[in-house]
Amino acid sequence: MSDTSINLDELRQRIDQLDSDILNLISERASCAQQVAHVKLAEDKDAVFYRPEREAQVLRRIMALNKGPLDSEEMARLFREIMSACLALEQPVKVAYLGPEGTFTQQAALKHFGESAVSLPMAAIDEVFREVEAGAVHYGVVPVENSTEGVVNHTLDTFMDSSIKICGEVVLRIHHHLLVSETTRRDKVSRIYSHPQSFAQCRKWLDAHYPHAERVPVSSNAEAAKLVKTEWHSAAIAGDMAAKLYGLDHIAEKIEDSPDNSTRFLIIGNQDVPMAGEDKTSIVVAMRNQPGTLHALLEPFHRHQIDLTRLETRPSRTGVWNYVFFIDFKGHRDEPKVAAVLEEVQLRAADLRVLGSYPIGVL
Ligand SMILES: C=C(O[C@@H]1C=C(C(=O)O)C=C[C@H]1O)C(=O)O
Repeated sequence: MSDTSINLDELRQRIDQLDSDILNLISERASCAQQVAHVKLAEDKDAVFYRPEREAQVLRRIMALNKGPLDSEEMARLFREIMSACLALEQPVKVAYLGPEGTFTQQAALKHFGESAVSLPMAAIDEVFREVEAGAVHYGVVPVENSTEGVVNHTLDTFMDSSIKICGEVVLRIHHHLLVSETTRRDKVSRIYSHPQSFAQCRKWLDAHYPHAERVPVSSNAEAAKLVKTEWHSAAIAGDMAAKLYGLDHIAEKIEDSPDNSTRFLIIGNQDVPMAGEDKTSIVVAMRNQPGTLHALLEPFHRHQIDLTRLETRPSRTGVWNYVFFIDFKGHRDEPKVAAVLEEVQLRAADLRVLGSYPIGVL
């Protein structure tokens, strides 16, 4: 036997031993999570098992401790799945998302909750809100803004009529591919299906490569992928999940115009989330139509040195107020300086609602 084969055998023995150790440690961790469930139930029979702030802390700690060679994001993804499986032993988390199956929103839901979550597709954003409000699911996942295309107005508008809270956020890199079925005549593609947002995100690429193909907007990327199965001259723009779900081939990969194209999704629920350490707060504020309104609203944030991460204006639908502002900023409502700002804004506003304080997305 050569030296390399001795080394290989030794290394494999070592890996087997390590795998046994990892197995035992994961099992021990899972037993701990089961015990946590008993403690939670003893304290409150309607206890919420999933703890967004604790999960964020676990992941951040792992990333800080990691010394490589795996990179910290990769390591956090592994721990994400371990936690997801442990939580499923306590109580599988049920999540409604903007469907159908195979959309980026489903991918975001699984990225945030892990593969052991039970994910349920809904036909519309309002339905996701309704399912969560009715308690039929623990959480919902809805898109809120895209780095290329801007805000998802419908999601913001739905918050105005709902008492739902924001419990978390997740950011997903969005890669679009041009997809065809095995029966498609690749040289004869004359029609391309996709969601209007995806068309907008791939506009330059399409103008350069398929200037004459008809662009047909449909309700989701997954719907586009499904349609392609039945038409020999059509292609779809969609992501990896839809490609896998409908068994489509890639003609061209990553065709989005902006290389850092990403979408931010919100995790919505009925829970107030305690501080995790690195948090964000989202509020919706209605102001009276007076000169200097925007300055009056933003001045307290500036004075208390609170970092604004987003400001959106939406028309008020009640007619009583003229402006409704959605504001995201760094910090948790339980922090004294955030509480002070909220109090001041409350005095200046016609109405203020805190949509939630929640951990800044880790993965
Ligand atoms: C174990 C707990 O319950 C759940 C599982 C977690 C885990 O596996 O680490 C973390 C938070 C909760 O979502 C806990 O609250 O500590």
